[in-house]
Amino acid sequence: METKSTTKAVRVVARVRPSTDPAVEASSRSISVHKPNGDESQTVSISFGAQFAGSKDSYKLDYCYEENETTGLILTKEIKPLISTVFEGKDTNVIALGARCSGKTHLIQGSEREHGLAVLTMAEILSMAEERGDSVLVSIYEVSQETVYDILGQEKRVVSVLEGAQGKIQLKGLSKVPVKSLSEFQNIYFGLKKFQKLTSDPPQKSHRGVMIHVTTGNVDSRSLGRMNFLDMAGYEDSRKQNSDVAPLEITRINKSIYALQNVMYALNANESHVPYRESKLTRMLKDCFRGCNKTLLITCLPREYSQDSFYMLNLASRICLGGNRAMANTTKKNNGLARSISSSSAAQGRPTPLAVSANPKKQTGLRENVTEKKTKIITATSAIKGRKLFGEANVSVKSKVNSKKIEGKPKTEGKPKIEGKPKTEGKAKIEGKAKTALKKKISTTKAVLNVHTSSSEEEVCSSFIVTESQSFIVTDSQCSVVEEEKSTVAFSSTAVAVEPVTDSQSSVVEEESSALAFSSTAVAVEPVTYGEEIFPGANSCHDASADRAEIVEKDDISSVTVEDSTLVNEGENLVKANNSLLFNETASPPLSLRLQELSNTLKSICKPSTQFSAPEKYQTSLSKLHMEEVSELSGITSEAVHSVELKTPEKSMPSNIACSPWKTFSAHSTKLKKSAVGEYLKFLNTAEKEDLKKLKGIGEKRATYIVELREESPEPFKTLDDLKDIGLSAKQIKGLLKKEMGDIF
Ligand SMILES: Nc1ncnc2c1ncn2[C@@H]1O[C@H](COP(=O)(O)OP(=O)(O)OP(=O)(O)O)[C@@H](O)[C@H]1O
Repeated sequence: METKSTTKAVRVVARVRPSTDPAVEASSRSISVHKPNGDESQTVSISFGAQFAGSKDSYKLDYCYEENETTGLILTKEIKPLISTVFEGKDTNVIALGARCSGKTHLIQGSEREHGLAVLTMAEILSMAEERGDSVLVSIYEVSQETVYDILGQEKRVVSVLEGAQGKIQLKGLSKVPVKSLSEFQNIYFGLKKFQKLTSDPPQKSHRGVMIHVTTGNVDSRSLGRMNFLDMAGYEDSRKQNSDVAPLEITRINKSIYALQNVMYALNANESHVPYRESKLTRMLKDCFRGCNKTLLITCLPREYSQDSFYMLNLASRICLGGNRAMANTTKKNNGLARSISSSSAAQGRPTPLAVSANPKKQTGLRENVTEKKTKIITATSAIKGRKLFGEANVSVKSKVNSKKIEGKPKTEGKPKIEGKPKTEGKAKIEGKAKTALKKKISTTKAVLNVHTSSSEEEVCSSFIVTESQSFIVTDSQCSVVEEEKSTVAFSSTAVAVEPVTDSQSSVVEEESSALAFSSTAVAVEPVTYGEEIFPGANSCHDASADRAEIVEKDDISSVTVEDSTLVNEGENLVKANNSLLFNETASPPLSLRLQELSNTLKSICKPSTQFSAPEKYQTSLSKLHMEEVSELSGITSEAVHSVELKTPEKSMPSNIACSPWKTFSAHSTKLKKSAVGEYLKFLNTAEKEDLKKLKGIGEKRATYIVELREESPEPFKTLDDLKDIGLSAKQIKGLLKKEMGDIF
């Protein structure tokens, strides 16, 4: 009895672990599995008892193995069909994930008495290899704290995950040990525990992987396929008080679980972008996941209800649904917003990881939002949609044309209002602080407000960038939104950038009272500086659970009443106009010029009397107008505004540093170095291929590879270390930079 072949990249099943405590009352053995066609069911529904808050709904998975079904049956039904593909040259993956103590290790490794899937599979592979005259090798590794360790060597040693010129992953330092018999494998596999106990490492949660390699002929021959078994560390809510694991460690583990789930979702939903780079684990297994390779995801569920298991089931169901939807409509590609998750119960109301990037570094500042990344400057349509999404949560958005703007009068009275529900304290706080920030004219031109509300019921994280000016257009809402029943809104946003509109433009949209309804118990609004992580609430968002959820198409989101449709059109036109201005004039200026700008900035800092102006060619019309407006509002000279605009915003220099010329100089040099590196990376992330080739050390091959990397991940180079992905050593990277920077002076 073998499972039906499926075209889905990821098959999602569950495995129910029997209750380990016989004293547990029958009522708490709450899981119930509905198989409409018995063992032949294509989809099954799993639910917990109605007595558990928010868990009355059922979740669909591809199949569920109950406690009376053996590991051998899972092997026969699920894994045997995959084994043959390994001999055809494909990679396959079997991943066990779930809450802590849900039976993952028991399922994958088992015990010497009761074999787990990896051992049973190895027996099958060994016998097939023997028949065919092929060889089998094994690697065993652990991933903890974003580091991969080889645990087959004499001592635990770090494995480097390198990406070759063709994008192929190389695991440098991962041992491959030939295996000839099952007992040999068992000695290796079960011997690991002893090895672990001998080490003085503090106990850490980790993911453990067993990679079985099949090669044609002898062990040194060409590799055929690989079979990966992954025993993921257990998910656990980091807010638990009684855990024996440190909250930071839990958060880290959960983040990598989310990253894996995001990859599984993207693969199953056939998305064009798969976020492999969000964790070391997914990055190292990229080659095993992609293409037509198959993955079996087994969600381990203890029979007793637990919030953590419930959450894992919820996410597994979503991955499964994504696959069904992709199969039903293969032509329709998902994008970021389409991945928004709608959760219809308010049982927990936390944003889900599928909507949240596992990489908090991705949060970006205003400069990047507005001037650099075309992908982050969204169209008016999505800006308007962003409002609609807010509107879903009882948000009232009123806008009107501001004729004053067209006449070019200085703006003094309008202020952005961010209002909560009348009952919340957050409303007053947000409004009050926004006003204060505006009055104080933070950073001369912009006030950045970071909004993070959190409660046991919902968490809201977002950043707002607000200008002093009275007129606003929302230009970036690259946010995934989780909608809740009961009028709660939970969203994770990189930035909602609000840009000033200038008099020369034909129409202006003013947010007269754009209100975000936060049904929260605590709201904190803090001004933050650009250089810092704008999104401190990201982690708490990651650590989220949600009740019943379904994937919605972005167009499925029901809209709010837009009070003035002409206004919306004007808003769209205006943002389009702005964007075109931005794009046309800022397209990939040569790096040397941008570095030159930085150098000039440094000079202008060192000599306050010499005002700096960026080369006319690289000023956008919008930025010029912006500067003029700012200068009009603040009374400072437009040259000074240029200077403010072009330098990387940072905290002001402490006075004790300023009083020593050497310290001042060295602080500025460090700043320049940081900025130059930043510019260099930005250039790599954005420049056209031909421009890339102008860099020293970047030829046709590397430029092509960089462009390919960018197709996979919009911003592949976040640190200089990422240049190793294009085959450069640390020494080469340093050499390149030296050459590039040396030319400026
Ligand atoms: N199918 C099963 N039958 C009997 N006992 C089981 C089964 N699955 C798990 N157990 C028992 O449950 C306990 C926890 O199992 P296991 O260690 O596999 O959980 P885990 O999910 O790997 O835990 P962690 O999250 O800490 O890695 C063990 O004592 C194991 O023997």
